[in-house]
Amino acid sequence: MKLRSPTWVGDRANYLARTAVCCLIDEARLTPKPGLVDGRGQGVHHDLSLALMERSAYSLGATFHALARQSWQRPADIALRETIGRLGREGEQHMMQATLGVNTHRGAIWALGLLVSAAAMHAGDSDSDEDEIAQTAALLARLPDSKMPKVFSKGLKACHRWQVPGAREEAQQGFPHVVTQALPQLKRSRQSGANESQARIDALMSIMASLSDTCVLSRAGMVGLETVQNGARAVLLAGGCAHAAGRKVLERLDKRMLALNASPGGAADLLAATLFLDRICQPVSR
Ligand SMILES: CC(C)(COP(=O)(O)OP(=O)(O)OC[C@H]1O[C@@H](n2cnc3c(N)ncnc32)[C@H](O)[C@@H]1O)[C@@H](O)C(=O)NCCC(=O)NCCS
Ligand SMILES: Nc1ncnc2c1ncn2[C@@H]1O[C@H](COP(=O)(O)OP(=O)(O)OP(=O)(O)O)[C@@H](O)[C@H]1O
Repeated sequence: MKLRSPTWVGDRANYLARTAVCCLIDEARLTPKPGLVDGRGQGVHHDLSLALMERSAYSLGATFHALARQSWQRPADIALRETIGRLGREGEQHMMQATLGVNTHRGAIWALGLLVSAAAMHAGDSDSDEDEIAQTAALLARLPDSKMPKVFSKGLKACHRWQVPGAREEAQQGFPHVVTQALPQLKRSRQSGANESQARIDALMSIMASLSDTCVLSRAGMVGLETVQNGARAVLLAGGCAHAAGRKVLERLDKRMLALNASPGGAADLLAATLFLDRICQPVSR
């Protein structure tokens, strides 16, 4: 473990927090995303807007910063799990104050919060890659947090009703949709000539193609989820967003999802997590 000066640690915590906020903003602005808030409008979310998503993202900078500072080179134990649980819940309150009570980023605070902590736990070790950071985040997610309020959330209801994994399980398994689907797709699309926005939409499709997104299930049931998964697969099979055929399939999926009130909020959170790992694991940022 390397010893670092307090200034270096502070700078690194700032960098991780700024990057997490940036990735939330990049995700929100990325266009066209079916069902979601993007540069065109609200998607199916009548209580959200791009300006609100951006305000919410900026309100989370202090939370991500505190998560990074508190997790710096610490092991994954109950004490750290309870600290980050408290910081995450405080972050949800900041978000709710910034948005006057609208849930803009609950799932994103969970995924990015765990990854910011995990990156800080590894911060002295410049060799850690995306998978190692995701596995460390999973260690944290698997630890019990005795202070967790007993609420039967919409996500939990969907998991019980349809017997599928949700946001908790995705983190506990080491973010498989990020590590084995979205990051490889992002890199493949970039290499095959897609521009950055197209590559990011392709990465979103690769998550939507198999995620049991409780946001979609709560709003549009199993028919909605099957439509989303099949549609996302069809976009990629048609060559992805760099190709006219892929864009056409995406346009049709967008219309179908609006009609079904289906929004892939969980996939959007995991795209922000993908962009975060992609960015912090670039050699230049080490
Ligand atoms: C685990 C969380 C997300 C609650 O999940 P739950 O499924 O019960 O609830 P809820 O419906 O409120 O939110 C789920 C959100 O996760 C996202 N999501 C949905 N499905 C999935 C999925 N399959 N995979 C990943 N994310 C998903 C969506 O954005 C959705 O809105 C979280 O709010 C939580 O419990 N936080 C506690 C604070 C904490 O411990 N934080 C530590 C890290 S900061
Ligand atoms: N660009 C985006 N547009 C919409 N939602 C997003 C976007 N990015 C991420 N999300 C995620 O989607 C979730 C919002 O979904 P949803 O509106 O279904 O939540 P809810 O508050 O549980 O439901 P409802 O609005 O029906 O009360 C947030 O937790 C957020 O993390």
